[in-house]
Formats: sequence, C-alpha cells, structure tokens
Amino acid sequence: MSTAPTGLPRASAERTVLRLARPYLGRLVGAGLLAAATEFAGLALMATATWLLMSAAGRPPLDRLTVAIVAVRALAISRGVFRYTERLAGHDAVLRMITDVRARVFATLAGRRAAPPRTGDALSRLVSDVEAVQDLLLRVLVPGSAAALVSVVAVGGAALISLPAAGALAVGLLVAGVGLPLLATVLTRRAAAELAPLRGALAADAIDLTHGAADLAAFGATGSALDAASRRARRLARLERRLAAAGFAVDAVGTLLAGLTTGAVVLAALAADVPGVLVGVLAVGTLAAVEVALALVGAARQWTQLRAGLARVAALLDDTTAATAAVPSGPEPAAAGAVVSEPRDVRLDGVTVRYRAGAAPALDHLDLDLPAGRRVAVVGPSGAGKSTLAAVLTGAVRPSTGRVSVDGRDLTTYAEDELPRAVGGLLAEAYVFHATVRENLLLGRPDAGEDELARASAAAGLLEWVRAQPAGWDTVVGEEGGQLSGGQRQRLALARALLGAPAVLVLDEPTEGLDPAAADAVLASTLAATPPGRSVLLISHRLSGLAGLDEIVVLDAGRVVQRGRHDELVAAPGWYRDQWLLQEAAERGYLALTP
Ligand SMILES: Nc1ncnc2c1ncn2[C@@H]1O[C@H](COP(=O)(O)OP(=O)(O)OP(=O)(O)O)[C@@H](O)[C@H]1O
Repeated sequence: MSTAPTGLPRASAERTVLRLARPYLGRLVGAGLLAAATEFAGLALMATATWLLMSAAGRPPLDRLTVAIVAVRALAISRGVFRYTERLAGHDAVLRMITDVRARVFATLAGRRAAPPRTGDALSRLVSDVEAVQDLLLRVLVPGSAAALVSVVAVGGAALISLPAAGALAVGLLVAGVGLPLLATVLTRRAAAELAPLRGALAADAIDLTHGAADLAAFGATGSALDAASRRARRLARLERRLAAAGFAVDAVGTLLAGLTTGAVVLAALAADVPGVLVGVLAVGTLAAVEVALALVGAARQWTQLRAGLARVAALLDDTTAATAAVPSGPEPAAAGAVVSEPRDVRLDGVTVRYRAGAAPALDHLDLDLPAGRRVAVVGPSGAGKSTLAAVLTGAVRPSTGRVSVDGRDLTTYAEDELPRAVGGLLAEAYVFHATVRENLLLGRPDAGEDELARASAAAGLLEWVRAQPAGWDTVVGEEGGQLSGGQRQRLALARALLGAPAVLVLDEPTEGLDPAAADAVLASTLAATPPGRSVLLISHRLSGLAGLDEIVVLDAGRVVQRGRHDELVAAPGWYRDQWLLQEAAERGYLALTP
C-alpha cells in the first residue's frame, strides 16, 4: 500500500514550495490585501446596513442617514470589485508561479532519467501534486491571511464601541479561527493522509482488474484479486464517511460558536450600557466576523489534504530524496497450496469458434490430440486461429460447437480455480500488474520460494535484470509494467507462466518482442525448464527452435493444413517450408547486420 511519500520533514516541504513564490511575493501580498478588503467590505456592509435599518426605525431626518445609505451602496459595489480583482491578482501570481514549478519538476525528472525507477503511481499523481501548490496559495494562504487580518480589524472596530464586547468577540474569533481549525486538522489528519494513497491503489486496482482480467482468470486469481480490491474500496468508503462526519461536526460547532459569540458580545455590550442600535450593529457584525474566521477551518482542511502532494513536489524540487511514493498493492496471489499438476491428455473434437454470427470461423471443426507429455508447436499465418486455440484450451473462449476435454473430462466441468492447474500459461498480450516483480511472479504460484522464482526467471532470461535492480524482486514495475522494456515485460510474463507449471503449458508467442538470438535462447531455456511429462503447446510466429518439438501443427483459416516434425515439414512443399526459407533468409540478413 502507498505510504508517506517522502523523507522530507513536512514543514520544510511548505518552505521549499513557498521559496518559489518569492518572485511573485508582491502580487501575492496584493491578492491577500484585496481578499481582506473583500471580507472587510462584506463585514462593514452588514454592520452599516444594520445601523441604517435600526436607525431608520426611529424616523430620524433623512440627512442623518445619507452617509450610511451611500456607504451601503459603495460597500456592496466595492465588495464585488474587490472579489474580482482579488481573484484576478491571485490567479495571475499563482499561475505564473505554477509555470515555474512545472518547469522545475519536469527538468528534475528529465535529469533523473538514469535514476532508479520511479513508480507509475507517483508519476501519475504528479500533475495533481503540482496543483496542490496552486491550492496552497489560493485556497489556504491568501484566504487564511485575509481572514486573520479582518478578524483583527473587527476586534479593533468593536473595541471602539465597547471594550468588554470586543473581548468577547476576540475570544470567539480565536476559537473559530485557531481552535476549530486545529481541531479539524487533528480529527482529519490521519484519515486524509491515508485517503490519497488508497484512492491511487483503487485506481490501480480498477486498471489491473479490467486489463488483467484474462491473466487473473488464467491463474485462478480473479476471486482473491476482487476480494482485495473490495477490501480497499470498503476501507476507502469508511474513511470518506469518517471524514465527512468529522467535517459536518466541525461545521456544526462553527455555527454554534457564531451564536454563542454573538450572545456573549450582546450581553457584554448591554452590561456596558451600549446604545441599542450599536448593540444590533455589534450582534450582526459578530455573526459576519465569525463567519469570516470560520474560513480558516476550510483553509486548514484544504491544507491537510494538500500536504502529501506538497511533500512529494518538494522532494522532487529539492532533489535530495527520491520520491519513493507508493509501493502499490499488487494482485493478491491465489489461494496457497502447492501446484501439483499431473500429466494430462487434452483433446479437441470438431471445435469451431465463431466470434460473430456470419463471420468466418476462427477455428473450423478442429480436431487435435495433445497426449500427456507431448510438446507441440502451432504455427500458421496471421489470423489462422492460433491465439484462439490457446484461448479455447485455457477456457477463455468457449467453442461454438465441438468439445474440449482434459483427461476425458469436458473442460466446462472444471472449476474456475481447478482449470489453471490443468491448462494454463502465457496468453497473448499478457498483462503485467502495477506491483513488484515478486508479486507479479507469485500470481503464477503463490507459495513459490525464492529459488523457484530464480529458476523461472532464469529460464525466461529475466534473472540478470532482476539481480541488477537495487530493489531486486521488490522492484516495482509500474502501471501495466510501464517501467519495463517490452522484452522485459514479456520475460516477466513468461517467467510467471513457467512458475505456474500447469500440466498443459500453453505459451502464446513467448518470445514476442525479443530479437532473434534472444528469442532462440529464451525458447530453448523455456523448453528445458519444463519438466518431462508436462505437455507444451507453443504458439509461435518464428519457426526457428522448433526442431526439438514432438510435432508441429500448421493452422490456416482455423484448420490443420500440415502436421509433422520440423525435418519432415521442411522437406515437404507447403506453407511451413516457404515460411522457413523466408525467415532463414531474413535472419541471415539480420545477423549479417548485427555487429
Ligand atoms: N475477440 C475477437 N473478436 C472477433 N474476432 C476475433 C477476435 N479474436 C480473433 N478474432 C478473429 O479470429 C481470427 C483468428 O484470430 P487469432 O487471433 O486466433 O489468429 P492468430 O493465428 O493468433 O493470428 P496472429 O498470428 O496474427 O496473432 C481472425 O480472423 C481474427 O480477426
């Protein structure tokens, strides 16, 4: 699960980020003053309007009210103007600064190309992290300092009318502007810190569960992966409910506080014999001032939510500590228990697969025997139905007609967690999960020890790379294996399939994406790593390395058009010989070009 994102102390994260605001300090202070002027205009408007209404009730001569009437109009208009200019000035300063921050962040990332791999989760969060800097200024610092300034002015104004009333107001504002924000921070800090990584993990779950559905099913891990994702979703829902409840409670206390402070101010003013009209002004002014101070609760709440993102950006900008964000939750391995796969006979009788009604069949009345322990390659032109055959064998695609049986038992009668132990392996476009190398491999066999991981990885040609990584087996491979090369991803998927060691190992293009020399080496080590007695069904574009197999089946348009051993097929006219000669010629050219 994601953890605290950085090694930087939190306070210094804000300092690092704010250092970048220095060139725009003038604009930011201007925005803060305009924000304070907006709040003050609102407060003064309420107080003046109250004075006007209460004084007008006594029917005084109109000229005594003229100034107040003009003031109310002026304050109402200036409030809107101040708000507009404050937004303009604040956004102008912050957007200029954010441009600098983005440039610095990207420059740091570009400079770190050779650094240890960063997690995809951290990278995908980068954009919102940079926005946290923007929010820190616009939603926390500017409104927070404006609220603090207006609170001081309000207390000063109240002191001109009555000192005891000003004292009561000061206490109320302190509780609303300092005590309540502190309370809100304490109540929500832990939950807020857990929230962002949990949301990231849930997003990764959603991608893994959809894109990796076929692989999870192939390894019988769908149930456990779904359970793990549901657990995280429930935890997230609980946290969000708790945060919402805490937020509502703090808001309710804020409203109560406004009432209590107003009551205290009124009582203090009455006790000090303040005239009735001014008591009214004090009461309404207090309500408005407490509301302004309560903006600090919102600012504190925002700050709590922004801190993790700020710390990540600061860590990047400081470039002292690598942003070690999430070690994301990987797919949980299937239920434990050693995979003991007995040799099995597989039979396809008249299997037809039609993806769409009316379309040509992908497999056309295919009969195929795969006796236990036999190693068979399936080759053929593109679109011949090779991957469809692999999907039918692993239960991913159901035949439209015909029957697939394993040890005489219909494939459809195998339970979801039983089938992967009988028939399984590497399907086309195998999915690599946003998790560590170890977690990705253990999906193949949950109880595998390090020796077994090493053996499978060595056969797939991945072991050297794993050993060269600082985190070894715990290297995070990124979303969809994005931090691996195409070849490394393929080797990882192959190692996982080898570790699964089902009775019938289906390998759909296991060396795809590897250069010819590497492909030959990996195929040879893969076949050598498959224990005798286990059947292998190898689907391959490349015809090199198939000489040692028991049989080669050539498919075309869903039908078997040739079958035999490599030597026999090369000797006979047909697709296999043509393709073999073509590939030989092409690879000789490739080898001639290779230094
Ligand atoms: N999910 C699908 N929906 C519809 N048609 C499909 C689907 N998968 C495969 N087909 C069609 O079935 C036929 C066989 O496809 P398949 O992928 O099995 O061939 P292949 O021999 O593995 O090809 P390649 O060597 O190019 O991977 C093709 O005509 C293809 O268009």
